[in-house]
Amino acid sequence: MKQYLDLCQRIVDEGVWVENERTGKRCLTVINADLNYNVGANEFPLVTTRKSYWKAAIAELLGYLRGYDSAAQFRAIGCNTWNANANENEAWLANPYRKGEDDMGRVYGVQGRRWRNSVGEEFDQLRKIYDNLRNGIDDRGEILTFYNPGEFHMGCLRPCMHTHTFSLLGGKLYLTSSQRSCDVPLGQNFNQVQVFTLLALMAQITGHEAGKAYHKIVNAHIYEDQLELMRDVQLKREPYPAPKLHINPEIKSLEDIETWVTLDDFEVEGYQYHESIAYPFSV
Ligand SMILES: Nc1nc(=O)c2c([nH]1)NC[C@@H]1CN(c3ccc(C(=O)N[C@@H](CCC(=O)O)C(=O)O)cc3)CN21
Ligand SMILES: O=c1ccn([C@H]2C[C@H](O)[C@@H](COP(=O)(O)O)O2)c(=O)[nH]1
Repeated sequence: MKQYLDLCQRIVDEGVWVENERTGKRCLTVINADLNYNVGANEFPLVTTRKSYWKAAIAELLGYLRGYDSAAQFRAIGCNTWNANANENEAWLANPYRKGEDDMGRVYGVQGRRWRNSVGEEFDQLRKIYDNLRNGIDDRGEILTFYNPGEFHMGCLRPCMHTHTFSLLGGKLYLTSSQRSCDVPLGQNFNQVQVFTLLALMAQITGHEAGKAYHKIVNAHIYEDQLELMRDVQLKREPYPAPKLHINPEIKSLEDIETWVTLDDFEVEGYQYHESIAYPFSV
């Protein structure tokens, strides 16, 4: 939690105003942030200085791992975060690749599970990583990337947290996650939950002990209409100790994640938090 608050404070103290054309808003911005989460010690990086909707963040991750491409699929598992980008983003509404209501196009999980090469063959990146890790193999390229510049025009948004690299070392599984753009008041709340949970889940289904997760962010920003709430409300609060995440031990394979896992299979123990803060969201 301290590293999250330090990042917020650093943006407030040292951030530079940048005009963002896509949203038409200014963002107070810093470049480069490194956050680490101790998954082995189960220090769940949940924001405690406001209520965090961690279940929606895990639902979003499950949708990515399943290769979902529709906001309706995300809603069905308890996540509303894609409604606006699928249905209210002007550029996407006018895009001929959009297949209709709720379609997100070839973003995130579609790339992770059905990446397409120049002759139309599909590649399941996650399945390859899972099979290797289960067999104790780290080929130094256990990379799950949602970043496909050739298909940006076929999706509603370029992926923000775009690449997850897994490593096996000394019997433990590690994760390095890379993010190009981060809405720190809203997105980061979700993203740090997702990085932690992705390593915990992958360790569990591949039969390894979890080590640490390293989260590398390039452009970290606060939108102008979020600044006052962050500076004058959230940053004035004292954080509580980190809670713990419990994952149903019956989840034992990638097929389990694909078929029956729900939010009921995740529980948080000891979550103490301050009152919620409704930050404005920019489409
Ligand atoms: N501007 C922007 N920021 C983001 O963080 C973001 C995007 N766009 N577009 C794509 C996804 C969608 N994400 C989102 C979208 C909405 C919330 C949000 O409204 N969170 C609220 C309530 C969550 C709930 O009730 O489930 C929050 O208080 O955290 C968070 C992340 C993250 N990403
Ligand atoms: O997982 C996510 C997804 C999105 N975001 C934020 C970061 C930016 O504020 C917007 C995306 O806008 P771009 O113009 O494509 O950078 O969404 C996030 O923080 N986390």
